[in-house]
Amino acid sequence: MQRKLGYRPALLWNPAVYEYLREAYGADHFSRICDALTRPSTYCCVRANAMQTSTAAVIAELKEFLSSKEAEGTTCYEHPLLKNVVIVPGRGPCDKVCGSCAPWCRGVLACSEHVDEGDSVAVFARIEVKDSAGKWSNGVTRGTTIPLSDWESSLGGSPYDWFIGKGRAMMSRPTLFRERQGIAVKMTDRIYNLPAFHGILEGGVFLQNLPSIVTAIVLDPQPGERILDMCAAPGGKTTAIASLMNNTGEVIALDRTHNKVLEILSLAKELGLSCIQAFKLDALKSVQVDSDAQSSLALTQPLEKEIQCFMATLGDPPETEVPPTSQYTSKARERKESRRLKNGRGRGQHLGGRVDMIKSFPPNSFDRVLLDAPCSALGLRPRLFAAEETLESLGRHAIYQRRLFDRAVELVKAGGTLVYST
Ligand SMILES: C[S@@+](CC[C@H](N)C(=O)[O-])C[C@H]1O[C@@H](n2cnc3c(N)ncnc32)[C@H](O)[C@@H]1O
Repeated sequence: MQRKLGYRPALLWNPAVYEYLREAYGADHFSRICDALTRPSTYCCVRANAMQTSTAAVIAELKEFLSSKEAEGTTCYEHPLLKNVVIVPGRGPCDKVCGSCAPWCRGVLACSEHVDEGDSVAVFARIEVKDSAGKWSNGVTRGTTIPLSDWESSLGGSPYDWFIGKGRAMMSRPTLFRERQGIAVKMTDRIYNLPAFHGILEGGVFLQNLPSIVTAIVLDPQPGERILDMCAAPGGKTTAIASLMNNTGEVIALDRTHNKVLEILSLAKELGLSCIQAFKLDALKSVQVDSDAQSSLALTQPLEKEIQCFMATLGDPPETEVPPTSQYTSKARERKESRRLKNGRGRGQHLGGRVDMIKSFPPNSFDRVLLDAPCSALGLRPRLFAAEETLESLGRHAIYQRRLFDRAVELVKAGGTLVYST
C-alpha cells in the first residue's frame, strides 16, 4: 500500500510524438523533460504592481497571509535579480503527504462505500487512455464503488492512477453523485503544496510565472515608446510591459477573440495601467498591404498545403502511430472544437462589453513587438497527459506561429526589437 503513495507518474504521449521528440532531444534529456512535466512548479511568482504598491509592502502583506493557518510554514522573498518580483516557495513532493485544491463534485468518478461528510479520504487522479477502438476512456463509470478491501487492484492498481493527496469529504457519497455543483473534497494534505492566492492584494500583485516576467524584461520597453503585443490575452505580459514603461507611451494589445480583449481591458483597469489600448484583430491580418502585395499574398500557400509539406518532411509515421479512431471527425471540425476550447465562448456569446476593432497597421509602426504566439501547450505543467497532440497538430502550430512571426517582422521598425516567446 505504501508503494502506491509515492508520486512517480509517467506522462502519456501520442507514440509518434514521443518518438519524434525523443529523437530530437536525445533519450536522456527527453526523459528528464517528461519527468519535470509531470510535476508542478515548487514555487509561485508574484509581480508587484509598482503603480499601486511597493515590493516591500507586498512582501509584508504576503508574509502576514502566509503565516495564516492555511499556508503555515511558507514564506516569501524578493527575487535576487528582478525587482518587483516576489518568490513564494512551495513544498513537494512529500512522501507522507504534507493544502488547497478542491475536487469538484462532477469530477469525482468513483468513491468508497459509506463515505460521509467530514470523513478523511485519499484522492487519486485517473488518466484517460485510448481503447482498442481508438476511443478515449478512463474505464470508470461515474458512481463506481471502490471496495476498500481491494482498492489497490481496482482504482489503485492501474499505472494511470496517481495519489495526489488527502482531504476531507464535504459531501456524503450519495450527495456527491447527485449534486451538480459544489466542492466534494477539501484537500488538506497534498503531494505538492503551494499556497492559493485567491483575491489577495487585488490590483497590487499579479500572479505570473517567471519566464513571462523575463519575456517583458527582455523586450526592454522604454518609457514613451510605441509597443505592440500581438497575441496578448489575458494581458499578463502586456501589463508587465506597461509597468516597465511606468505607464507612459503606448502599449497596443491585440487578440482575435472578443471576450479575451475584454479580459485584457479589465486587467489593465485593475492594475491602473492607462497606457494600454486593446483591440480585437487577427494578428495574421495586422499589416496594411497595398494592392500589389495583396495579390501576391493571395498566392501564398494555403495552410493545408503547407502542413502537407511539413508532414512529408517527417517521412513515414512510426509503426507505433495511434490507430485512427473508428468514429470519423473531420479535421475542420476538430480544429473548430479545439479553437472553441482554447478561446472560450465565440461571437454571439459575448461576456458583454464593447471592444474596439482596428483594421491593420502600416509596416514599421512599432519600436518593439512582442509575439507570444499560441502554442501546443505541451510545456504546461503539471500534466500527466499529452496524447491528444499528433505530429500533424504540432506541425499546424509551428506553421501558424511562423506566419505570425512574419507579420511581427514587418511591423517592427528597422533597428527595433522583436521578442518571440511561446
Ligand atoms: C499564449 S496566449 C497569450 C498569453 C499572453 N501573452 C499573456 O502573457 O497573458 C495566446 C493568445 O493569442 C491569441 N491568438 C491566437 N491567434 C491569434 C491571432 N491570429 N491574432 C490575435 N490573437 C491570437 C489567443 O486568443 C490567445 O489569447
